[in-house]
Amino acid sequence: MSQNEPTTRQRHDEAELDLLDFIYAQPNRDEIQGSPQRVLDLIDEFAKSRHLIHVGPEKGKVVTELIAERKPQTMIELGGYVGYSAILFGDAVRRAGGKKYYSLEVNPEYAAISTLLLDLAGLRDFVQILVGRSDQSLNKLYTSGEAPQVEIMFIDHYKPAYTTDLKLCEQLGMIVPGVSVLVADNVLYPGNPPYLEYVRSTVEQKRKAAEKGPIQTYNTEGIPAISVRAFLGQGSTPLFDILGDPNLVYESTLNQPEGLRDALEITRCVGVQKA
Ligand SMILES: C[S@@+](CC[C@H](N)C(=O)[O-])C[C@H]1O[C@@H](n2cnc3c(N)ncnc32)[C@H](O)[C@@H]1O
Repeated sequence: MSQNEPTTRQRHDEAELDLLDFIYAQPNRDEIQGSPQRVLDLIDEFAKSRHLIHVGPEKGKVVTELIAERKPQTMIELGGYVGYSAILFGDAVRRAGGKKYYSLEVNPEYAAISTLLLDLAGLRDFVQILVGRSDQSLNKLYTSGEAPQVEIMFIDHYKPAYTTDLKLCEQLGMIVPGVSVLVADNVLYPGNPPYLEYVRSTVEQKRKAAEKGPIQTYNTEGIPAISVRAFLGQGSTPLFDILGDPNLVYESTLNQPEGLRDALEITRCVGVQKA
């Protein structure tokens, strides 16, 4: 039996549960307890032989540098998966003097794995996992007063929901000039043309598009079919009427770490253009 195979179950089909077995079977668990880096290293080691969909160290470094520069009090991620980004970025926010990291995850099984890995990393109290759809959780974070503003938001979930969830934050008033920075993963691979087009468009272009009225469906144009089918599934729709705020001005740049086919899109809200 190889080191990465399950030890306590007969299932062989789910890499995420095997990851949990692999990490909790480590003989030196006492040394790993409380060390975010050791947990991250084990996830990266496991991912050399099994397919995981975590952000990884190269793109992760870009985000931790941004966290060190901006020093957010809170950070939100859309798509928590097994907790890799929550451990990496939650630890960075805590070290930068922040108060809370919100990890939004629709799949309760992934959230359970993430909880156990965050516990091992010593971040269980700092990272709050919200289980449910991101649009519902974002609305809850805003209306409860827990996160009235987006400081840094890492977007890494259902590809067609990147744009609608950003627009939901805009219409709630969570996107604030000089404060809010959005970091979107997988914009080149698998790719997210509607999101890139939106954050790179001018206020005039956005106002024109907004004349058509609220959006009730996801724009999937140019997003690979496999991403459209994943997670929420084909035919799903946003829970809210999506209006956005076309008057917000963004500066948006692609950040592609050397040797990677994928990249992050980093978008800063820099102003509001009055009519
Ligand atoms: C690419 S993975 C996230 C990887 C994670 N950020 C990391 O780097 O470790 C995408 C995750 O988003 C979750 N997801 C997809 N659509 C979602 C939605 N609408 N709301 C919340 N979570 C969602 C999936 O269940 C999956 O766990």
